Amino acid sequence: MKRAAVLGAGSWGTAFAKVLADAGNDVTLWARRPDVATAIREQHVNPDYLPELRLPTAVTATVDPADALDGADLVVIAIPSQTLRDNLGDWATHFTPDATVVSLMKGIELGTLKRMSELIVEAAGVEPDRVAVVTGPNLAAEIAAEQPAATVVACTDTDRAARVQRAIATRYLRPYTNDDVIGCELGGAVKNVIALACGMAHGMGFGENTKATLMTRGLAETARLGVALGADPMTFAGLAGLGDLVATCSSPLSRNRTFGEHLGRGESLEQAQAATRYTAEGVKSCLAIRDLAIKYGVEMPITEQVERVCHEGLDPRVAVRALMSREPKSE
Ligand SMILES: NC(=O)c1ccc[n+]([C@@H]2O[C@H](COP(=O)([O-])OP(=O)(O)OC[C@H]3O[C@@H](n4cnc5c(N)ncnc54)[C@H](O)[C@@H]3O)[C@@H](O)[C@H]2O)c1
Ligand SMILES: O=P(O)(O)OC[C@H](O)CO
Repeated sequence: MKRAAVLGAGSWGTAFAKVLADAGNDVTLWARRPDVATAIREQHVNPDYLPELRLPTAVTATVDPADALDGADLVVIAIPSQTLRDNLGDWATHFTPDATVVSLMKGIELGTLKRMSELIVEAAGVEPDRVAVVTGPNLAAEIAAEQPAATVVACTDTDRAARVQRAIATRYLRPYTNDDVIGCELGGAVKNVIALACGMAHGMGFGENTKATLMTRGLAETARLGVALGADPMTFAGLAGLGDLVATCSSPLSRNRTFGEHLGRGESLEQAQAATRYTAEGVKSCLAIRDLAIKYGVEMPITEQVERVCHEGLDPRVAVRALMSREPKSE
């Protein structure tokens, strides 16, 4: 049995704590708010996120990161990507030597354009081969309901990846390993941007042809960026690429797709933010991904248009016209 700390008691942190407990680990969730920590500890529910989920008794909670991290061999982080750097300073001093630090986050840091695993290495001083990424078609509510799914554990240290794989395997979650951390993280971050585009398409009343086109061409631009950054192109055909893209772009449970729907119906960024409560990572990450594309000289036309709709007030219908009138190309 392992001791796991899950830092972040939102939708995915809470569902993942259940996965870890069901896989046989002792789990301490770190929550920001005392009332959430108390409810998890005493009633085994998180009233703010996935309130219908009854957590196993092997899950406890605290607001003190030192308590959560005490003796943890697995440190799992599930907070919004843009808040990671600020939190790592507080947390890193409590990391157990040789603990594996697992990122569940799917975003790119604004300004530095770093992936979350890079940020953990840089800001927490953790060696790169101690950082793993868990990513795949894993909508939190479906995992919490024990609907069967697979996921990927990406780590440059293949033995460590296999240890994390064993530590999170349950009857409803089947983890695969992969040593392509760059590709797995990019797949997770960029699919959120493509899900925003699919949501916009849905909000504008377009059907499956439009969404399939966005998913397919979205995957093409994701793979182009990935290859420029050193990823294995095959990763994008796997769970962290195609798998997560399809789940997120197709599901009304996706916060990114839902956010896009609001924009597609003609709402402003502020109206969409007011109507949605949970983290939609693509809204901020589209800026960083657009900047990465510019930096590496990669064409990412869908990402470019999503950024314009989200941050420059472009009408999504004008974005569609821009995409459809690009110069003809071969596939
Ligand atoms: N929800 C999913 O289905 C899912 C699945 C896979 C990956 N992810 C990824 O997991 C990460 C977390 O997403 P989530 O779904 O749990 O989000 P969420 O919106 O459900 O919860 C966010 C959590 O982070 C906390 N938080 C917010 N601001 C913070 C700050 N400044 N410092 C510390 N904590 C803060 C909130 O209190 C909350 O507990 C994201 O990167 C997301 O892309 C989510
Ligand atoms: O709800 P979303 O849009 O953040 O997507 C959730 C997960 O990343 C799906 O794998």
